[in-house]
Amino acid sequence: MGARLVRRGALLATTAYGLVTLASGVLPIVTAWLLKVVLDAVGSGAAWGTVLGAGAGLAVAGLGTALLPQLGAYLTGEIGRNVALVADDELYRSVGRQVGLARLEDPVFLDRLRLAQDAAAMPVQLVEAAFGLVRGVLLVGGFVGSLALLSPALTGLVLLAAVPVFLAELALARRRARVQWQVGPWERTEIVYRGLLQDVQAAKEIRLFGLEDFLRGRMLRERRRANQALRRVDRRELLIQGGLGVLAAVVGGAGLLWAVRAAYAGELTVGDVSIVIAALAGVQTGLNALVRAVASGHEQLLLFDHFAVIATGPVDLPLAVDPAPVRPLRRGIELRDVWFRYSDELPWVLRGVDLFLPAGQAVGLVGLNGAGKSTIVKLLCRFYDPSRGAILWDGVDLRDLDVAELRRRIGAVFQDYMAYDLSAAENIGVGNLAASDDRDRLVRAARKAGVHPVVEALPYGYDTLLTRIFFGESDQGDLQTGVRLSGGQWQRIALARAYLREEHDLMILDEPSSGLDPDAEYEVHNALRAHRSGRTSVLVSHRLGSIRDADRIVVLADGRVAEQGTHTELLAAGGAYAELFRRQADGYQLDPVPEEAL
Ligand SMILES: Nc1ncnc2c1ncn2[C@@H]1O[C@H](COP(=O)(O)OP(=O)(O)OP(=O)(O)O)[C@@H](O)[C@H]1O
Repeated sequence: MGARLVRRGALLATTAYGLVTLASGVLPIVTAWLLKVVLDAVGSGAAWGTVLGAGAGLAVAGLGTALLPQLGAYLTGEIGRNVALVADDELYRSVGRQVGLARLEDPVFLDRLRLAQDAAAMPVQLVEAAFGLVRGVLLVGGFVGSLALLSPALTGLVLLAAVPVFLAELALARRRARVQWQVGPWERTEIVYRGLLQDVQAAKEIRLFGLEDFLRGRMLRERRRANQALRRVDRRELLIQGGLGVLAAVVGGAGLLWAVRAAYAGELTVGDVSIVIAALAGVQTGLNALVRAVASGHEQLLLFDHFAVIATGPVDLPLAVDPAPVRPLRRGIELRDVWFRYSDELPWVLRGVDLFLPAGQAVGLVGLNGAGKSTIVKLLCRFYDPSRGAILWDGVDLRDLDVAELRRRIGAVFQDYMAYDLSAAENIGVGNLAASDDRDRLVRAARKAGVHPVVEALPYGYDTLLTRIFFGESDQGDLQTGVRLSGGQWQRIALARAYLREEHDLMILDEPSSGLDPDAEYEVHNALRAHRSGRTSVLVSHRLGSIRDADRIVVLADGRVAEQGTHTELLAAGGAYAELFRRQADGYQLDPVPEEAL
């Protein structure tokens, strides 16, 4: 998989890096031999031409030694940038492939996703490790060969000393990968606290309740926990690598003493001594590079596993092999004995809901906080599948339909609708990307939602950015841009977004008027009524007045449908709805104005 990313992202740069690596693996050996030739030529009084030739070769090799690392650094940067782009593309494609919401609520998935993001930058390290391996083999091979010519015993000693180094580095790499997984949740929690400390929305409560020290303390606590684990592995590394360094120094020192003694006894020339010194250093460096490359490659592969699991993992909800086309809604949507809980260890939210949403009618969903209204809305959009039972679109199970097609037929304003850091036009346009460039349609949707006058009056009208987090491309530094809307204005933008899907079959409005002032609510409701006439809609609201004219009102309690009927029928029945309605009506009754005040 890593190789595929490299091939897709940076084939040319990787090939060039391969050549640079080969050259930098061979160059030290060539340099050492040229040096020996120069020294021996000078020592034996050879012809000036020979000395000059070898000297010039040495100078050229020096030039290569100076330039190749810079070129290698540039190329690894280039590989890193390009491959990270491709890897991010693959990673977020696979996150986007998830059908429902459950994965993004699963801490294990989120931990893995974080490591996968880190791993997305890793193929470059894998390339470095792979070529580091090649360079190491070249260096070690060349210098071991050179050393073996002079002393086979010394060569054996050097190679033997490499075995513990190799094993220790592999064990360290495995431990490092384990620790990264272990600190993942702490680092994610730290990011949450860090985000809160930077979030303007959170800042109101943080300032008012004086939560800065509390949240900063929590953030640092998580950092310290992670640091402690990382420090432990660093210390172990220091200890082990320190020991290995001593071992290398002892072997190198012994080799050097042997060479000096042999030269003194006339068994080696000065050039030979220079090559022993270069070979000892070269073999050590080469072996280190080799071992590090293997260990780091091993560690990267362990971490890269997280990337592979996310990029190639299954989607969260089963997809029909041969999905049925989603036809315009004719009869209606049926919830048949729907049971649902968010996960096996959580309590049931829905316990056998039987409900019919007739095509062309408006159904109001009512119930106390936590009754499961929004859960039903999410099930209708197939963000989750029922744990038991089924939801049928004109008799066809939602699980057998093409999910993207199903969603194209649904318009919705969720309770927790989004305020995107985009322009006003884009904030409406995301409701239907196919219509996002059609300004007339955007204006029509905005008018219906009662937000057109507000948007029109913004400094750049529909092109005004509704964020102050960044500037747009055309208005760099212009402080007039980046307007903030009020909660109710945002809600109307979200409504306009839903209206942009003019051809939808099902309109879901989960608390669409909770932030609206009475005038706006009146206006929006009139528009809504006109809009939904003849369309299938589900309205969730605690303001019973706003759903009293729905064709049918469904009261949810204890995870089941407690009662249903028209407003008049439910009032006459004198049940939970009648009680709720009476209490709300009482709440809105104003005290009579005292006569003397008139
Ligand atoms: N993503 C989730 N994971 C786990 N539990 C959840 C999740 N969303 C909702 N719940 C739980 O499911 C129950 C029903 O929640 P739901 O949001 O459907 O209620 P609601 O009727 O829309 O409430 P409200 O009137 O407060 O909006 C609640 O007990 C809630 O804690």
